[in-house]
Amino acid sequence: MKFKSPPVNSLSLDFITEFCIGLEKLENNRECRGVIFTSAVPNIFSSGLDITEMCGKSMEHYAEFWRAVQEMWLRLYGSNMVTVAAVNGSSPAGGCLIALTCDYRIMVENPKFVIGLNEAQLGIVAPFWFKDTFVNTVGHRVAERSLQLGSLHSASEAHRLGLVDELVPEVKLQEKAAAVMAQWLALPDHARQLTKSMMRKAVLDRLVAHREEDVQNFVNFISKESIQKSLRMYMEMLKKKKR
Ligand SMILES: CCCC/C=C\CC(=O)SCCNC(=O)CCNC(=O)[C@H](O)C(C)(C)COP(=O)(O)OP(=O)(O)OC[C@H]1O[C@@H](n2cnc3c(N)ncnc32)[C@H](O)[C@@H]1OP(=O)(O)O
Repeated sequence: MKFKSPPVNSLSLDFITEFCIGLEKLENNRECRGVIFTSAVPNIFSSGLDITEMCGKSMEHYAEFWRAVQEMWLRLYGSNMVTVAAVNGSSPAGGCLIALTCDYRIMVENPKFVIGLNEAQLGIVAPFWFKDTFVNTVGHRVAERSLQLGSLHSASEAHRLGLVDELVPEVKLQEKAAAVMAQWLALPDHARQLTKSMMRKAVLDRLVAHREEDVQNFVNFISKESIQKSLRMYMEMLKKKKR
């Protein structure tokens, strides 16, 4: 699945809806046993949640948007397919979450590309299921430090921390992703799927059990004037950076 929503593959409601529909189609296709996620936008895997969906909108819109974000994560983290992220660009916040939610992450070894859960830098807080996914990948200590600081890690640092599994030159990315996929698909599906479910079930169940509470938390948090102000300032900063 190639993300193609220029300029930065931000995860808008439309993007997330299409992502979920595409994933469901693949999940229901018995011929399809694995998916590689990558980007068709140069230098960007995904810039994370579309900030404009969380700024200046109604409470109803925030709730609808957050349910879609939850749905995307539930489907991807709970997927029966082998999922490989071929990260060919920067991947902050929600973009990093997509990579973390896959079974395996390969990143292009470009020192300009960054990845991480930088929510704290925007004055917002990653919800417990982002945190759980991160902890399950890199361990508690690395996740705690990285989340509190809202760190964006270079590709080589992300590799050192275990946030990504492998680094490759850009030209080798697709070949490597295909080789990893072949390795994972060589196992019997039922054994791999049951093992995956055993490893991820507690974290998935936790969100399912608290889904509406999590929506309400998000809506209450994001609609606070102080948070809206932080997001507006962040968007301004992004725009100024260009001038
Ligand atoms: C309780 C809440 C929990 C929420 C959980 C998760 C939150 C998130 O995912 S929030 C999103 C966090 N994302 C970021 O912090 C990334 C911000 N973007 C960047 O750092 C850079 O844009 C990036 C490195 C991705 C790419 O840099 P450039 O190639 O130099 O592009 P520009 O910065 O010029 O951006 C082009 C254009 O896109 C707009 N943009 C960028 N990111 C987003 C985004 N996430 N949402 C909406 N819009 C975004 C940027 O403002 C530019 O717009 P224009 O100026 O109008 O062209």
